[in-house]
Parts: sequence; C-alpha cells; structure tokens
Amino acid sequence: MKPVSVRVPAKVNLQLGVGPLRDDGYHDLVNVFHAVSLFDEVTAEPADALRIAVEAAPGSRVAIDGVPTDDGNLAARAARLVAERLGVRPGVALRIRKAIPVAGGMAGGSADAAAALLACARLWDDPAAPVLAQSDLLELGAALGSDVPFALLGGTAVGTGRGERLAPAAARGTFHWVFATADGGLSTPAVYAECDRLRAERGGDVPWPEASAELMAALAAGDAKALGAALTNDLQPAALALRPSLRAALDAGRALGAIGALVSGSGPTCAFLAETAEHAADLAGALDRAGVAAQTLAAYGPVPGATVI
Ligand SMILES: C[C@](O)(CO)[C@H](O)COP(=O)(O)OP(=O)(O)OC[C@H]1O[C@@H](n2ccc(N)nc2=O)[C@H](O)[C@@H]1O
Ligand SMILES: Nc1ncnc2c1ncn2[C@@H]1O[C@H](COP(=O)(O)OP(=O)(O)OP(=O)(O)O)[C@@H](O)[C@H]1O
Repeated sequence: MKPVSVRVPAKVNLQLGVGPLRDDGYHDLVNVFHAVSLFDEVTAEPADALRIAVEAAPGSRVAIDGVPTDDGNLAARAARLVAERLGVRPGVALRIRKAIPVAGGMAGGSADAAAALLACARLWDDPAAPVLAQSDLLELGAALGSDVPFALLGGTAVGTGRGERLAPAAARGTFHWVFATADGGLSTPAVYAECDRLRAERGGDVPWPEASAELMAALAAGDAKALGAALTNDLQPAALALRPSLRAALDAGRALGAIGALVSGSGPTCAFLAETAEHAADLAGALDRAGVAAQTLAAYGPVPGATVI
C-alpha cells in the first residue's frame, strides 16, 4: 500500500452567532465557515501500530510544542474511528505537517482530523466498492468535533446545530485575508464559558442566532467591502476579555486600512479582510511593523476542503 497524503485548509468564521447554552454543554450556532489557503498536510502510511509525528510545514514558523503525539491528537482518534468502522487494525503512521496556527481559532486540530479520516479511508477502504461514502466521513467527523465536517467540505458554508450541520453558501470570487497570530493559544471551552459568564452578568435572554442577510448578500455578490462591514463574532467579547491585547491588534488592522477585522472563532488569531492580494501583502507588512502580532500570514478564500494530493 502506497502512502496517502491529504492537504486540508484552515477556517475563519465570517459570522459566529452563538445561541443559548444547551443541556449537553454545547451552544446552537449560526456559523458561517470560510476555508482559507493555510494548509496542514497529513500523510498516512501503513505501519505495525498507530504512530503520530508532528512537524512544522516547510517554511512555516508554527509552534508545534502543544500538539499531542499520542491519542490526544485528534488525527489519531480519527484513524481509530475509520479502522473501527472498516473492521481493520489501526496500523498507520500519520505524519502531520502543520502550517495552521495551533489553538489559534482556525480549527487546525479539526483540519488534521478531517485529513486523517480521508487518508485512512483511502488507505483501508475498498476502492471498487467503498464502505465509507462522503456522508459517512462527515458523520465520523461530527463525532470528533464540531468543526471537523467543515474541514472535509471546505468552500464557504453555513453550519447550524453545534456547527456540524452544513449547507454550502453561495459565494462569488476570491477574498483576500491577513491573519495575525498571537503567542499562546486560547482554549475553545474556556472562551465559550467566558461568553456565557459575560451574558449572565449582563442579564436578559440570549436571542436565537440568525444568518445575517447582509453577509449572505455580500458573499453572493463577491463584494469584499460589504463583507468586511458584515463580519461578526459573538465570541469576540469573550476572547477580548481573556486576552485584552487583541484589541490593539484589531485597532491597528482597521487603522492600517483593513476593510473588515475580527477575532477568528475562539481566537486569539485576528482576521483582517483586504481589498486585493496586493492590499493583503501591504497590510501584512504594515501589521508586522506595528508589532501587534506574533506573525502575520496572508491567505485567500474560499478553497476546497480536505483533498488527496
Ligand atoms: C469556535 C469554533 O471553532 C467556531 O467554528 C467552534 O464552535 C468550536 O469547534 P470545535 O473546536 O470543533 O469544538 P468541539 O471540540 O466540538 O467542542 C469543544 C468545546 O467547545 C464548546 N462548544 C463547541 C461548539 C459549540 N457549538 N458549542 C460549544 O459550547 C463546548 O464547551 C465544547 O466542549
Ligand atoms: N492535530 C492537532 N493539531 C493541533 N492541536 C491538536 C491536534 N490534536 C489535538 N490538539 C489539541 O487541541 C488543542 C486545540 O488545537 P487547535 O489547533 O485545533 O485549536 P483551534 O484552532 O483553536 O480550534 P478551533 O478553531 O476548532 O476551536 C491544542 O492545544 C492541542 O492540545
């Protein structure tokens, strides 16, 4: 059996509408996912047992210290799920090359899980009569994490439920982004908990989230300025409360001409929308010089989800 390599993108949330806390500890969302051109790569090769190796992708300065190389790695759990479903032994060496910031709010772990699902299915399933269809992989992905199904699908899509129920969104053209990473990650459960705490402090009912009509129209028209004005993230106040320094990064990006600025998902990475690829390159340079980010990364979206290469 030959090794299988899968390339998988990061995401930014264009709208993250967070509803009330559910009994199961999750929140109902309106989550407009957008896949961007920062890619992790996962290679799966037959081995005597399940092994994980993690490295920074060539040319990437991503800090991989916090990434587990045991069953704590979401990619390992993905491989076990596929093996279990296909009734095979999980004998696979997974090599993960990371370019997606770790614990950055860009779903890097979820991306690796999606890539491992696809790579292991390709390695172990019968190509002539596959047991696992795309819908099965989406279901296995949802069992691993709320962001995993989108990493399989890619593009631009609206997630409801806890974010795992996906409908592709009409989107035209390409949008250009700059991502400003921060030193040290934020824990997703901690950011949701801080959101609940801030809401309880404020009092009143939490409204049911609705997809923004302005955002969906901007996407369908490929109108970057309108998209920039319509970006929202209900987790942003919580991320800013836990990491006050992010406010300076957002303010700097806006002052330097970003047409939209927000915290990406649960943070701490901040996302800035630019008008063109050149504008994104200039903005990345200016943000670097302003010293408000650990690193700046220019990228574009939408891009496809997990893909065998
Ligand atoms: C912030 C986002 O990245 C935006 O796309 C996601 O909502 C988080 O997705 P994820 O990292 O895949 O999260 P999961 O692994 O499913 O859940 C981790 C934790 O985040 C919180 N969580 C997650 C999703 C959701 N709809 N409501 C939640 O409250 C819960 O505390 C949960 O225990
Ligand atoms: N393959 C993986 N890559 C990165 N982190 C992983 C991986 N598997 C497990 N983890 C663990 O998950 C934690 C969160 O990592 P991840 O990079 O997925 O965060 P995130 O991008 O903020 O996630 P999200 O945007 O989905 O909330 C890490 O600190 C690490 O302990």
